[in-house]
Amino acid sequence: MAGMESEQYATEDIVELDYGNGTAAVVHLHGATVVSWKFQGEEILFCSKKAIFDNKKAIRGGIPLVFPQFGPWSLGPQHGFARIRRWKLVSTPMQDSRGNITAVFSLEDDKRTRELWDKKFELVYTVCLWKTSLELNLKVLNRDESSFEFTTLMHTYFTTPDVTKTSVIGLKDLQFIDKVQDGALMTENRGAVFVNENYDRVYQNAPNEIVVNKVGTGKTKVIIKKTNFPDVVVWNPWEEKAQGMADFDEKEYKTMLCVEVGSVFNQVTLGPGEQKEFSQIISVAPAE
Ligand SMILES: O=P(O)(O)OC[C@H]1O[C@H](O)[C@H](O)[C@@H](O)[C@@H]1O
Repeated sequence: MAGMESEQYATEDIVELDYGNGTAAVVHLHGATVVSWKFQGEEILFCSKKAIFDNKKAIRGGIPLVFPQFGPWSLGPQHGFARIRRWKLVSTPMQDSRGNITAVFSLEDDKRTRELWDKKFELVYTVCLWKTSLELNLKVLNRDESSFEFTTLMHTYFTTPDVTKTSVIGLKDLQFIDKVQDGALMTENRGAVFVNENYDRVYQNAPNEIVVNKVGTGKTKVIIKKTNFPDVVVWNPWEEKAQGMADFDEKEYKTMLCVEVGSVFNQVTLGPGEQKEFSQIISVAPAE
């Protein structure tokens, strides 16, 4: 399969969108996690060589989906349950006349989710691979008789040959919560954000276009266009936190950066029967 390198995935666990010419995406049904996106043979996403594919633990890399809670959760596991449930493939990859390939996945409440979070819901996740971009759309539907609240995020791990050369552009003048400094509220004054330390910041009300320069082989940038995701989290565990992570090699912090679009600072409320869509389109272009 064009997009696959790891022998770790079982064939029945993955869905591949193959555009041809080395452009392909691989989605793991555990969490509907996009684990690989190659553009003309160049891997854009990071997935740890120690990632565990046991259909239990969240996958360390790719694009895990966070729902219904970003961060620690009093009712259940960190970042909620969406990334650790098996999703249904509701529409197998289909190619349209322009060559774009779309697959659709869904997750509904069941006994296990209701034990943690007693709400009836449906998530519909549409993954569309274009020639130079990956379009991800998450629809949240409230199937309950009462309103519910949630936070959600696409936890994208980008790969890079050298994280100290990678930068995030578009965050200047934004307020952020520094989770490494007990949630201190600060303002970003850099036009290009470089990461050289244990870094965990939640930027609020970011513009709808963010650039991550020097990802993949380092000769590529990605342009992220987001809709209904006001916030952007930038995360790298760096050496000290990496050492405490069993599913992450202690040197891998040098070769990844998470730039995560989300709606996390404020809860989203959906009334009975209501729905809301959240999306990001990640496009590749030559680095700046
Ligand atoms: O280890 P995980 O549960 O996958 O979380 C990984 C990271 O996710 C986000 O980026 C959070 O802001 C971090 O605080 C957290 O450490």
